[in-house]
Amino acid sequence: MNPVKVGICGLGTVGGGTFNVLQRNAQEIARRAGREIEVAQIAARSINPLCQTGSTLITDDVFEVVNNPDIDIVVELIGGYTLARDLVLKAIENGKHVVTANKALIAVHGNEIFTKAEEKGVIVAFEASVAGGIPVIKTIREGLSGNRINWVAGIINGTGNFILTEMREKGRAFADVLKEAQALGYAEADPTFDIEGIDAAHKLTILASIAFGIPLQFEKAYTEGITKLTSEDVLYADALGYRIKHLGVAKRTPQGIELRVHPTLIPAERLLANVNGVMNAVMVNGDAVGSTLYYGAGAGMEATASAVVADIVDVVRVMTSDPENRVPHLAFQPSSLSDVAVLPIDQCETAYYLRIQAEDSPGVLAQVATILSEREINIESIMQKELEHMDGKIPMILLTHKVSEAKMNDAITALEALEGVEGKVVRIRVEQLN
Ligand SMILES: NC(=O)C1=CN([C@@H]2O[C@H](COP(=O)(O)OP(=O)(O)OC[C@H]3O[C@@H](n4cnc5c(N)ncnc54)[C@H](O)[C@@H]3O)[C@@H](O)[C@H]2O)C=CC1
Ligand SMILES: N[C@@H](CC=O)C(=O)O
Ligand code: NA
Repeated sequence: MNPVKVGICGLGTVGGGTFNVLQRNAQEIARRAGREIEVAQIAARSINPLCQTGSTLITDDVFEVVNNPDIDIVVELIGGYTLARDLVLKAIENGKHVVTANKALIAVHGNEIFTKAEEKGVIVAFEASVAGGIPVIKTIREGLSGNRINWVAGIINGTGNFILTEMREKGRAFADVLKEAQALGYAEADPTFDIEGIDAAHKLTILASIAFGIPLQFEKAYTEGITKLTSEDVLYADALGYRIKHLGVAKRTPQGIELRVHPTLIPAERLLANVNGVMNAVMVNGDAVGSTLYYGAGAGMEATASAVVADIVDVVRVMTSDPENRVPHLAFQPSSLSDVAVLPIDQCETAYYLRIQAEDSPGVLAQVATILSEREINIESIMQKELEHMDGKIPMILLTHKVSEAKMNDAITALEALEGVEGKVVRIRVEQLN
């Protein structure tokens, strides 16, 4: 049988890794796919120096690949929303299958792309778009298809986790670690996507869709990054027996679906709290299986290529099958997606860590306690402990029980208005993950 012809658009970190893995493991991959896979054409403006492209045909025009009648599968690895969308839609129109690592594209334009793909009977595979090399999309979509999924919570940005780990363990400066993450190829073209939580929100949007059977709704995700975290809070969290991780949480509640990305205190003994560096981990809780955890490299050249190549193999295995019998793009049959509401953040409920810079007098503590109890916010614990280098200014650290964000916002406004409270109250959400 003739080889399946693949055209790769983008030959940077992920494209370069994909090319190398396809060459190095060509025989193993062909034994698995049942056909040889040939990279017949590449479009790229720059080539990762670690990629050995040899004599493969290279152009800088992605549409040459997309319109090349010999190509069966287009692999989109250029990133971004605009050109990537145009080229993917054109590839679909031309009847080609698509593999992409582009979470921004899927989270924002996925509904349109999958509708077009279903009309044309082609596959758009996107395993590398969430948690890099961890096959978490396949796991939720296929391995957990017997479950009603209750929640998904994960560390899904490698750059952010790398930064938090290096800052906590080695005391390194934020900007310095970010530069290293960029040099290692982990960061997005615009690294504010990583540090402001946008990349994690793209990925969480995708996870929520395949977990709950809802359309992609990136615009409804609550997004908070790691740029406002201070070493003080990291140290207080440690002292309380917690770690701060940047988490994406998608949770089914009786009122609707919570979809939120933010720094989170997690009990230090949880496996997720011990996921460090560029590693990612996703916990999925299903009604039948209980809690499950998937761990691995969330970014990087070959780890991400592992997921891209697995998608190519999947496509090769099923490309001649009846489209009706394939695994649906968003796990649920397109006609069975549900319109259950995604909740605004003020209707979400979590426990909280609060750091209040208060005058050290019993009167202030009583006022703080009154403000919280008037809003039915129960205090789990209070700590007033001086850490090193704090010049005797000891904040009040509170852990609360679960409460709605709306009530907590109201309480924080009242706390900040107290005469004995200085400046802003720091609030970080807490998840027990059990
Ligand atoms: N770097 C990583 O670890 C991961 C990246 N991703 C996603 O993979 C995609 C690619 O990311 P990277 O490989 O890191 O990016 P990169 O910046 O290393 O590579 C991009 C490639 O696309 C080419 N390109 C960009 N615009 C082009 C244009 N207009 N015409 C022709 N070629 C063009 C560049 O020349 C380069 O070869 C993005 O969607 C990213 O979000 C997903 C998982 C992990
Ligand atoms: N920039 C992303 C790359 C993988 O998706 C990350 O750091 O996780
Ligand atoms: Na993945």
